[in-house]
Amino acid sequence: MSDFFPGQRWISDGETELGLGTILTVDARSVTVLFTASQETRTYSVRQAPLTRVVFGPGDRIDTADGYQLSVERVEEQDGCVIYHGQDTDGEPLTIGEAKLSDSMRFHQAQDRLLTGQVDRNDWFELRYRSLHHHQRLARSPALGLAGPRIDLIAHQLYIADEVSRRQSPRVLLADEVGLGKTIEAGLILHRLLLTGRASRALILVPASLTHQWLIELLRRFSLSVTLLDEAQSEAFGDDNPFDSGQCILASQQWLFANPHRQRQAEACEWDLLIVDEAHHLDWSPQTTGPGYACIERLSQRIAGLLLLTATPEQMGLESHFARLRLLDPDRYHDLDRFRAEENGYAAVAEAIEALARLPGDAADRDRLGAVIDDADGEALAATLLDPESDEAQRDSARRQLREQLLDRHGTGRVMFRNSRRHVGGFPERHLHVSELPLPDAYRDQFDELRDGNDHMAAQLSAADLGPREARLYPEAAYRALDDARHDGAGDAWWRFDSRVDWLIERLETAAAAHKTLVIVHRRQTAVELAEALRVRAGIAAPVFHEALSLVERDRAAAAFAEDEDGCQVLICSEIGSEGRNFQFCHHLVMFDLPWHPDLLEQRIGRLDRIGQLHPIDIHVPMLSPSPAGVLLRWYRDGLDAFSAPHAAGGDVLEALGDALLEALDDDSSLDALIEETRTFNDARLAEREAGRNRLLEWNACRPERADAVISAVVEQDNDKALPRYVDQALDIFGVDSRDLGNGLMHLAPGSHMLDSLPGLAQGDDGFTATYSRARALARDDIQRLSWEHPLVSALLERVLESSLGNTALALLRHPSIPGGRLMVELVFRTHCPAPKSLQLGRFLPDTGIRVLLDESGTNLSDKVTFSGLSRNLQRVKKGVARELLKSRHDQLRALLRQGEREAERELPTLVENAQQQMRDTLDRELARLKALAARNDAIREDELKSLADERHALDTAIESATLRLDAVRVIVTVDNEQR
Ligand SMILES: Nc1ncnc2c1ncn2[C@@H]1O[C@H](COP(=O)(O)OP(=O)(O)OP(=O)(O)O)[C@@H](O)[C@H]1O
Repeated sequence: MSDFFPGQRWISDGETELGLGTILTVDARSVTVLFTASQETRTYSVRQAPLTRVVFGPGDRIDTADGYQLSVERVEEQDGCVIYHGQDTDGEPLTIGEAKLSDSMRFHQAQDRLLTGQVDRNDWFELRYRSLHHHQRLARSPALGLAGPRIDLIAHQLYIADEVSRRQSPRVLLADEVGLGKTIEAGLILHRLLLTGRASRALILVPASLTHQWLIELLRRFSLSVTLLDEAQSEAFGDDNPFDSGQCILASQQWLFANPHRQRQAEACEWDLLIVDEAHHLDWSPQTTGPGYACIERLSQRIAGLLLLTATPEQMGLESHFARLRLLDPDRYHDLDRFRAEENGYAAVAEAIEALARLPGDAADRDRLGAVIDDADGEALAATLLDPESDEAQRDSARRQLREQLLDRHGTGRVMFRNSRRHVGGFPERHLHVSELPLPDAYRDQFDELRDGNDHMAAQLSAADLGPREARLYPEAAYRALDDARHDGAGDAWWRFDSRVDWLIERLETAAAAHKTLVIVHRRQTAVELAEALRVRAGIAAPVFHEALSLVERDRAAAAFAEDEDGCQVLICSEIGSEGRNFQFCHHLVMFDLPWHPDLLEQRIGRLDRIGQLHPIDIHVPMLSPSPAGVLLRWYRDGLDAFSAPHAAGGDVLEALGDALLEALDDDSSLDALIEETRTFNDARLAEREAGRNRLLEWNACRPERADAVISAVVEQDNDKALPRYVDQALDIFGVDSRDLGNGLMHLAPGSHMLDSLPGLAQGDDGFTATYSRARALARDDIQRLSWEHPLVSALLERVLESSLGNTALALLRHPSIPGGRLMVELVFRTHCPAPKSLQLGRFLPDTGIRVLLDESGTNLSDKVTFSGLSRNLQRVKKGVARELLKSRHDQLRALLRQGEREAERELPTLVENAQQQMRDTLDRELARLKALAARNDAIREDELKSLADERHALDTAIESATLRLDAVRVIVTVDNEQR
């Protein structure tokens, strides 16, 4: 006789997405089912209907068609159908017939799926269990967000990224010397904030010349796809706000700063982080505010996180440095004079820190320390350090803590990070080659007239935007301007007689100079004309790179230069156009002229002298002699020693002696004295800085112990053997084809039965080549590096954990010592703790699995039989057989599920307590540190303290509310050895 009765509820085994079906009619041969939610009707043979009866039991919660939820207490059968008795969510009694169950009820939860006979493959269940395990392990890793990017593990960068991204809404100045990796640091910070949910939207503003470089670095190194916005694209959005078109928006500063309408649109959006590259260009003085500065100031008042990047924070002097700090924290940096005065106190702190290594012992060192310690905490540590009873371990610990405290509490260390080449080490040597060249007559006459104070000429030059300094240092520009004024530009082009052009052509044509050469020229027009000169006079194709080119033109020029084989031998760049660009694949730099500011000189060399440079840098200066530029060259070389390495005090020296230097351009009779004075001033200023601020900055910019800890955590993940195992299994299950290419490489491509499209692997894509090796991925841009943070791997983890994939399974266990016909259940419970993503609860209580293994009698075997041990001995069962087995053991399974829940619940309080303890330890420590800091160091913002305290409270409440849910269940049936 048929089991079917009209009105009963069943689900389709093969098409669960149809929802809950109702039997419409039954006869001797066929049964017809209506799936109301999907408006489908199906007729099946009674004998082979792929249907499973849906019957709930006491304790189950079910949705009714009227939108109630019923908690079942009793089940009654009437005329082949079921009536459920129980309570609604308000505790009111409720009774419904099964016909009144919600049609769209879905069976995603493990228990529902199991009891309705939906079982997945065993390997899916295993993948799910492993996904949960790895997810919870990784969420707590100190490497989280820093392990995935394709970068070399460089200590100072990882330290900064770790330190900054831990903070509530970080606001810092990344001011490492040129080419030490500020972009990488900003990328790491952004990557970690996005991955951990601390940030979800970022606005990145960079000079137009760097937009593409940023786009590519973020994609290649960090797998972050950002939206590059310009005016043409913005217009396509019509009235909609184009800044809402992506999670991370990258845009050119020049475009935004010139466009008040777009600025208002940017301000109207919600952002968590603002990144501003080459931030020294933002003009500010107590009297005036430039448009770029004003734009960033308005944005920075609305956006909690702010990263300003500049290699030359003091390029425009201390005042301009102050201007950037003021953007980061206007409350702290509101008084320029006070800021100046503070700097004087840094030497005493630096001395005290150095004294720590020598203590205890010397009375003078004790005094040095005593002079800067002014709280009970510090005094207690100092007492331990000085106590003759203390052992070496205690002293070391006190020393370390005191050092941390002092560094934390004094100076700009919290808001500014500046690493120097000297400190980081490993950079190539620099060699200066000066070629003295004859001064053309036309220039000689010009210089003479300038020196004689020809007013008419000065007026003509000034009309062409050439001040006295520019007219002397860039004679070709002055010549062009005067020629325009005199002959309407009909005279000879300057490059026909300028001996620097002859020199350059000869250099480029000689075999010895067959390597790539970067030529930097101060003025844009000169750069363009120099390229023309090379083409016309020598047939040399030299792409030009300057600020007025379109993005595409600029990138085309840089790409032509970068290409290995067919690329151009030379690239001509203007000063501003080349700033921030990566040209470390070349090691010959020609300075066609010289910039006035030492920071610009360093910026030029920094194009080549960057991380990744493998050769000594050859700096060539073709020098017209005699000329004002020759004076400047001597001043740079003999006074500042500016070509051999960066010297932080160059800006200060120029500020003090700039007027004298300007005079010397015309009359070098006192140049020797000026050079001497420059040296003395420079040495004194450097010594002063070394004694104070620079040392504090340096120590603050990288704390090796912390950096080492982060690097170890990253390396541990790099070497994690579980990753390839997990990825292999997941790719196989998701239907991705993986082909071993040898040499640690593999090619991944969408398989014909791929379950779902995955990042980089949509159906029809060619796929990509990947490796687990950091070194291999760094050596080749075209290979992706698989890590736990790679978008594909993250997507695999997420897809498994956010779907029902593998949350039920049934397997057979054949074991000589276990009799057949017994039932076991392996239950995996998962903590559930709703909290905003930005709280980053996962640091303390990520979704955590609790595994419970019960035998038929309810005995807990979890500790005796491990997951892997059991998995190894299990065998598959056909789905149909599994379903029948489950049907026949419904009641027993229900009882075991409840028992399992009780067992898991017993473990929850310990889990919660541990998580709370860990959270309190971490946040209380941080809070105490911030409070202590705030008492002395105004760099700690009031809102930072408050938001940390709020965060602690919110985390405490969230962890407290943790509950458990059944995430997955596997039924295991034992079979006798001879049974099949
Ligand atoms: N950890 C790293 N691994 C691999 N490459 C790196 C790393 N750090 C920096 N680089 C490379 O070194 C070069 C300089 O780095 P980056 O552009 O971040 O420096 P920067 O300090 O921003 O430079 P600038 O002062 O010119 O703006 C880039 O080509 C970058 O890709």
